[in-house]
Amino acid sequence: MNATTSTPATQDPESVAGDRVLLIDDSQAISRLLRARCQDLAGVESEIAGSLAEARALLAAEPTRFFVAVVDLNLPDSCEGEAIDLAHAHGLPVIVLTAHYDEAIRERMLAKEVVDYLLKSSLHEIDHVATLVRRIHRNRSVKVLVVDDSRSFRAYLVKLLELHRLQVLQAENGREALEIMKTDPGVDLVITDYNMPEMDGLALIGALRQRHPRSELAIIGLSEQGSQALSARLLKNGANDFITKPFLVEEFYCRVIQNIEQIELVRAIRDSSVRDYLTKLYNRRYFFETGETLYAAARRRQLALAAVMLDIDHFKRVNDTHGHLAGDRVIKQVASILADGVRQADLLGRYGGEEFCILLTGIDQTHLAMILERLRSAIEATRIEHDDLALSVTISLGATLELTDSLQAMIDRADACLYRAKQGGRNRFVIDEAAE
Ligand SMILES: Nc1nc2c(ncn2[C@@H]2O[C@H](COP(=O)(O)OP(=O)(O)OP(=O)(O)O)[C@@H](O)[C@H]2O)c(=O)[nH]1
Repeated sequence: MNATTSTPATQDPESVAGDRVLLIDDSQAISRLLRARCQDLAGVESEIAGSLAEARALLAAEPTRFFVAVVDLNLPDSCEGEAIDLAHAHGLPVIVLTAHYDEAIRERMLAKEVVDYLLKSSLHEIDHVATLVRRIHRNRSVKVLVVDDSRSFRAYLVKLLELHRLQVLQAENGREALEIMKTDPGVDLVITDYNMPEMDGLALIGALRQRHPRSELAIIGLSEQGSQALSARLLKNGANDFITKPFLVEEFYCRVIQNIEQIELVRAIRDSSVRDYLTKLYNRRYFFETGETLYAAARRRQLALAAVMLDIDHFKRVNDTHGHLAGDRVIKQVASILADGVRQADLLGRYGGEEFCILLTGIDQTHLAMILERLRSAIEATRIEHDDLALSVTISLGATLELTDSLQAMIDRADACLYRAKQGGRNRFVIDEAAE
């Protein structure tokens, strides 16, 4: 089985860690526009080289700084695409900008294995580049499983996908693919051939759909030309899309990207219904829905469960003194420290305003006190940058380990402790006396 993630042969693994775009273009106007659009649409910073020589110098100075290059085909000191070779030599995927386009350029660009080539003719195309940059940036955390019994064709698909910096897993047939899916639940897209020994693509898609709905896992079926009914059978069996071999590379990429983006869109919609917009923590509704399950399990099996309520001290003053934007910044930073300070298994939510709630499972009083103190001191020690200011805040916390009549009753008890912490002078925690 080839259940390992492959790494592109030409790629220096260090370069994958880069977080900037290298823009190589002699037109300052285009570069500046691109830099702004990459910032707006992809949220990434760029550095500009106006020539091949400048690009060489930038890459020599900081070879691991970048994750993608956007290259003008015609530069003052190069018109044969040497900048593409330079970027490739540093392990960077390349998006090419050309002033004009014809079949010969297309052939050259495909031979050079660039991510895409685009005309720098309009704002629309510039935005297309920025969207591609965002895609490449995100692809580093997208997993694709390629299933094909032909070693050479599999290698070809892997190469195409890795050019876009996707993480790729491989399987020789449907049975192997199912094994991989069991051990690696993070796969976002499966690309499967139809004709394979042991378990063909049709059977694989049927089996995958038992566990993975269309909204969570995209599947693209592949097959040779010939059987028109096959595409319909694969789609009816649960594939999201179908590609006939041989295919145009551009079509392959379009379909792969569309399918990945559909999955991401569904995830984003689902996330927005359970997460708070400002902090990205779970919202109150989700906290209670999931919290009820944790509470019921704790009662049934007599497991320890702690409910914590916490609140930023004198937060109104932050808003009144520095404005609501500064207040929002503080809330976000506190949320981020809380998220770093609890385990994956714990449930953390924004209760409302500047109040947060946590459910911690399998915890005793000593550890609860340690965690509350750790959160309190981490927030007290943090300086929150806003404009030219370094703001600091404290929090007060209340908690209970008493499995009372309901989750809401536990939260109310924790809230009563929070009130006592406020009364006691703030910047402290109080644990329910009944548990002491
Ligand atoms: N910036 C910002 N402010 C918020 C948000 N939600 C609630 N607030 C503000 O948070 C403040 C909470 O103030 P209070 O409830 O008086 O509490 P406090 O000033 O933190 O005082 P203590 O809790 O007693 O320490 C109010 O001014 C709300 O307008 C938000 O999402 N962003």
